[in-house]
Order: sequence, then C-alpha cells, then structure tokens
Amino acid sequence: MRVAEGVQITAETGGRFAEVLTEPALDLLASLHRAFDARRLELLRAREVRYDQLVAGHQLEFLPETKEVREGDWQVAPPAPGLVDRRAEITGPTDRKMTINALNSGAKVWLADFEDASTPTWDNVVQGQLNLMDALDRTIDFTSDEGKSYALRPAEELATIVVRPRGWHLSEKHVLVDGQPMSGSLVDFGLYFFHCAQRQLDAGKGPYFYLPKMESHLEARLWNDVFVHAQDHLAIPQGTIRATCLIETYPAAFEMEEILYELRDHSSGLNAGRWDYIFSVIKKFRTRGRDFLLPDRNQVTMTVPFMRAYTELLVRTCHKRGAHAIGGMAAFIPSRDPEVNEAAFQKVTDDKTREANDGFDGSWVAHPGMVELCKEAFTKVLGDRPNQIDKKREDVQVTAEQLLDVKATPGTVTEAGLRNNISVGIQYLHTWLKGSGAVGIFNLMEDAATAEISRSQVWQWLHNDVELDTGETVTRELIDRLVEEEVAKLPGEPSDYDEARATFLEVAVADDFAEFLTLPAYDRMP
Ligand SMILES: CC(=O)SCCNC(=O)CCNC(=O)[C@H](O)C(C)(C)COP(=O)(O)OP(=O)(O)OC[C@H]1O[C@@H](n2cnc3c(N)ncnc32)[C@H](O)[C@@H]1OP(=O)(O)O
Ligand SMILES: O=CC(=O)O
Ligand SMILES: [Mg+2]
Repeated sequence: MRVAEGVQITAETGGRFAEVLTEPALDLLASLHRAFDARRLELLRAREVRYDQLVAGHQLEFLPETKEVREGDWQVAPPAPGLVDRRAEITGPTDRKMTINALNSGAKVWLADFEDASTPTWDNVVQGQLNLMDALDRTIDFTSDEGKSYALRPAEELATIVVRPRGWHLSEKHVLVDGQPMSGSLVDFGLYFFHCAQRQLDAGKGPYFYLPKMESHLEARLWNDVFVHAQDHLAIPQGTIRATCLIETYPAAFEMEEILYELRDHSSGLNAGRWDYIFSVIKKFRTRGRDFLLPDRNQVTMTVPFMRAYTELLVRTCHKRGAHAIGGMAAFIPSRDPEVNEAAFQKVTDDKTREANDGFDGSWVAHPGMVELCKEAFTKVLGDRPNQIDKKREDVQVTAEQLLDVKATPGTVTEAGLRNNISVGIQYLHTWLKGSGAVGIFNLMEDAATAEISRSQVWQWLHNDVELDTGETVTRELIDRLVEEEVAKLPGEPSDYDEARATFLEVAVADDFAEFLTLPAYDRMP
C-alpha cells in the first residue's frame, strides 16, 4: 500500500482495509490534521481552564459576549433530503450484522456510532467504515454462526445513515501524521466523508453527522471549518454536509443557540443527549459538595427539574431557528422475561410520548424492537406532518438558575444504587476492553455515557462522604468490599475481571478524576 506523505499507520493495513486506507483518503486525513489539530488541542485546554474557573467558584451562564447571536434574526439551513422526517432514529455500532439490522429496522435514521456505542479498536474503526461503504453499495451481507443470513431491504425502506465520529478528546493512536497521533474525530469524519459523501449524494441523500460531547460554540466552529475544508478538498458544494449536534455537556446547554449559529449552513438540529449530560453535570461540579450531588442513577429521570429545563430549552431553541429537536435515548431494551418486557415497553412509550408532546420532532431508540413504538408515539402527535418545527414553544422561558437547579432533584443514595454502579461499571468496562462498546446489563442498554454516570457517581459519593440508606458512609473500604462481592456474582472466574476492575477503580475512586473513562481504557489497548 502507498501511504500519503507524512502519514504512518501503525496497525493492519492489508486485505480489505486497503480499500479504506487509500492514499487519497489518507491525504485528506493529513490535510485535516495539519489544518485543525492545533486548534483542537487548544480547545481541549480551554475546557480545562473553564473547569478551573468553575472550581474557583464561577458559575455557568449564558455568555454575555454572544448576546447578539441569541438576539439576532437567523435560521439554519432547511432540512436536507432524508432528514425531513426523523420521528424514529435507531443508534448502534457499525459491525456488519448490526449495520444491516439497523438499516432494515424501519427507523427513519440510523446513527452509525463510532462514539458511545463503540470501542475504538483499529478493527472497529476501519471495518466500520468498510461496512458503511458496502451498505451504500448494497454489497453488504452477513451469515451468523448459526447460519442465519442477512441482506438489505429495498433502498427506499432503509434508514438514512448519520455517522457519529468520536469526540474531540479522543485520539487515534494508529494514525500518525508528521509523527503525531491524529484526532479520532477527524479520522472517523475524514474516512467516511472521503469514501461515502459521493455515494450518499448518488443515492439522493448526503454526508450527515451527529457531533458528540462538545463543550462550547468554539468547538462547533471548529467542526464547521473542518466541513468547509473537506468539502473544498473533494469539490463537493458547500452546505452539503449536515450535522446534528448533541447537547450533552453542561456548558453546551448554555450555548445551544451559538452552536446552531456556528453550524447554521450545515446544521440539521440538536439532540438532547441525556446520559452524557447527567455525567457532565456530575463531572463539572464534582467538587461543589451537596448542591450538585445526585441520587441513585435510576432516580435521575427526565422529569426532574434540571433535566426538564434542559430539554424544554432545547426544543424552544431549535424551533426558533428552524432546526429539528431530537429526543434522547430511553435505555430500556426488550427482555425475554414478559413482565420486564412489558415494563420496558411502557417506559419507552411514556418517554417518547412526553417528548412528542413537548415538541421534539423525533427521538432515539437503542433496539429494533423499540422502533415501531417510538414511531407510534410521534405519529400520534405529528400525524402526516414530517416534523413539528412550526411548534415554536414560545411559552418556554428557561433561566440559568433552572438549568443549574440540581439541588431540587428528589431521591436517595442507596446501597443498592452503589452496588449497581459498581457492577455496571465493571461489566461495561469488561465488555469495552474486549471490543464492544454497547451491551445489555440488567435489562438496560449500557454504553460509554451510561457507564460514565455509574463511575462518576461512585467518585462523587466517595469524595463527599455520602451516607447511604443503610446509615453507612461511602468509604474506600466499603467500595473495595462491594467490588469484591459484585465481581463474585458475575459469570466466570473473578480473575476474568481483573483488568476491568483495575480500570474501574482508576476512574471511580482515584482522587485525580479521569476526564473520560475511555481515556485510560484506550491506553490499555494495543
Ligand atoms: C447514550 C447514548 O449515546 S445512546 C447511543 C449509543 N448506544 C447505542 O447505540 C446502543 C445501541 N444498542 C445496542 O447496541 C444493543 O441493543 C445492545 C448491545 C444494548 C443489546 O444488543 P443485543 O444483546 O444483541 O440484543 P438482542 O439480543 O435483544 O438483539 C436482538 C436482535 O436485534 C439486533 N439489535 C439490537 N440492537 C440493535 C441496534 N441498536 N442496531 C441494530 N441491531 C440491533 C441484534 O443484533 C439482534 O439481531 P439478530 O436477532 O439478527 O441476532
Ligand atoms: O449520546 C447520547 C447520550 O445520551 O449521551
Ligand atoms: Mg453521549
């Protein structure tokens, strides 16, 4: 294989991987890296500066310096082909079987995930791109070990593909440009854009993206500049790319309008990424003591005041600017136990019904078994209309104080909650380290975002000497004992979990709080 100048690949490049890692594709990656990586690193440093200010007592606020943007009269680009009606979106990893299942699921959109639902092994990163190329060429097929074969339905029945690259914080250690590791975001974006932008245009759609984990409108500006550069590079008309931004960090909730504004020519709306949002709330105010202390994970529902304020503001902001507002993930997945199954379906129905009534234009599900239910809940409100962007929600007035009102969250911290966080955290990391970024645990979908909540709650409760419902205080000794007991309940030998357990303790109890659990976990991977 010929490698573009200055680019070094330190992992497998043979076989079909060579179809992805072509010289012109790597040329685009190198040019993205050279144009934008210094800015990415600067913005990551800006996150640290802002965090230090929060520790020093500053508060998150709507930015005075961008008041004109919030008060200005502007709209985002009109919805692009394949993204007009988004009433049900399925998310999931890009392995071969799930690619076919997601595209066939009946959902309007498939979020093809290189982020929360994916372990960025080299194989997942490159094979995922191949699967997307094969899906667009309709050459994708799969036969399971049991002999079940999979094929795509007719093109008009398939979901629109929207790719979610990794967040700005992750690097891709197997791609070096001028000796430096590339940004995982730019690798995932660049490879998909290079290989699939034209394929998508030929199919009457376009290169569409979900952008994760941004913390400021300046990070959105960086993405916009990346899009302009990439479109120029391939001579694809400006404005062809569309991006839906996840509002899933606490600081970003204060910059929703600015994020839409920065990406206005490429925007396809905002999504309420509830799980990372809860994680970010804990992370950003973890040193603020009890004012930002949350109860057990299962008690932090979408109807508690600070979550309600965030979703209401998101719908209002999007519709004011002509953009789609997309709801979040209900983590319940079908179960073989009929009673658990019935409860899961009811919970997802309630969640999607509330979102539809609030004005969202569509929402996410984690499993093909939940697609119809999501569609039905939205169709009850939308009828034949493709979306409800005309529902302006001018009745909504959300203040900074309401977004910050974590203290009003009712609930308790229980030993069962602590055990659950420990067990889920270790089981999830065990699966992640083996190469799967999403897994069903205790009848719930778990991915990087939900696992972040589990480990950061343990950290927060430990570092705030929280008292459990049993009267016992959360201490390191207690956590060690519960880790022992919870690991003993898992299938296989306790030693099978040694690496996951060590990683969990690193991110859940060490004084030095890891920014993302995927960072030390990625360091453990070849
Ligand atoms: C916080 C966030 O960011 S949410 C978004 C990121 N997270 C995700 O995308 C997670 C998406 N969901 C999943 O990955 C999966 O549903 C899991 C891992 C939780 C459970 O998957 P499984 O254990 O395979 O569930 P189950 O056995 O019930 O699956 C039944 C079938 O549905 C398929 N399936 C399940 N979920 C999905 C999905 N999201 N996409 C495509 N196919 C799926 C399975 O492949 C399986 O197919 P088969 O019958 O042909 O073998
Ligand atoms: O990405 C979505 C989330 O909830 O996190
Ligand atoms: Mg997320």
